[in-house]
Amino acid sequence: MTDTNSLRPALVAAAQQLGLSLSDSQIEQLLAYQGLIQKWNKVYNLTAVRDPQAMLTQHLVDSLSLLPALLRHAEGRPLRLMDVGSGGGLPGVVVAICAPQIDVTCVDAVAKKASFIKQVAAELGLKNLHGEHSRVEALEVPPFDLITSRAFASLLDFTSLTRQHLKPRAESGAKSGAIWLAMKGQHPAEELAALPPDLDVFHVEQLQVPGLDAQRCLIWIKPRA
Ligand SMILES: C[S@@+](CC[C@H](N)C(=O)[O-])C[C@H]1O[C@@H](n2cnc3c(N)ncnc32)[C@H](O)[C@@H]1O
Repeated sequence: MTDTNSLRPALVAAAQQLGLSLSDSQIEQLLAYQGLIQKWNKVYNLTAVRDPQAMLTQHLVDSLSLLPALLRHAEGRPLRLMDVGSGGGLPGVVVAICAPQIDVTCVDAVAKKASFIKQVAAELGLKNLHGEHSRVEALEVPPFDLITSRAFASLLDFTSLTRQHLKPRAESGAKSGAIWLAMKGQHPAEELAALPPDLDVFHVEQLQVPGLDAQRCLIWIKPRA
């Protein structure tokens, strides 16, 4: 596996800044995951970012910034999460490593990317990580408590393409019912305005990504009761 040891201090510092208490083995798994991305990037076409330090900040730490909100929401419950348009597994693989009680399914329309997720799950021994090759709108799987996306589509496409995959409120383990969580850059005012009235954007949360001088936010959405 590609050596990512030199990235450890920056990763540990970023996790601390985010208030995450990750175990040594979770740090090892995150570094091993980045090692797999670096090793297989050319074969699987996972990211245009090649520099390891930039990859750590722009992909792994950026995805890690979702974790405090996600853990707060999960409150230790064993939830099922779909990460749609997951590509090389961002943020899905990072969630699977850092929140073992969350069962993560990464969905991508490109076969090679879903194969990479399966390979990561096998190599890192992540039983709570699954890869599905499908366009999300054609996928047939049991519904989820949470659906995430990062750099996938407009909020309208994200919610309309995945709506059938949200658990009905009565079946969801979460107090608020099943929800969408979209990772976005700048506050997406136009995309928010385009959402239909039967969706409730109940929180827009600013995210701080350690080492990244860029705007990030998290959009929390649920169907209106
Ligand atoms: C820009 S990439 C983002 C990948 C990853 N989430 C990230 O942040 O690096 C968008 C991904 O969405 C996938 N995709 C696009 N339309 C899709 C669909 N309808 N169903 C599933 N995946 C889709 C593409 O194959 C691509 O891998």
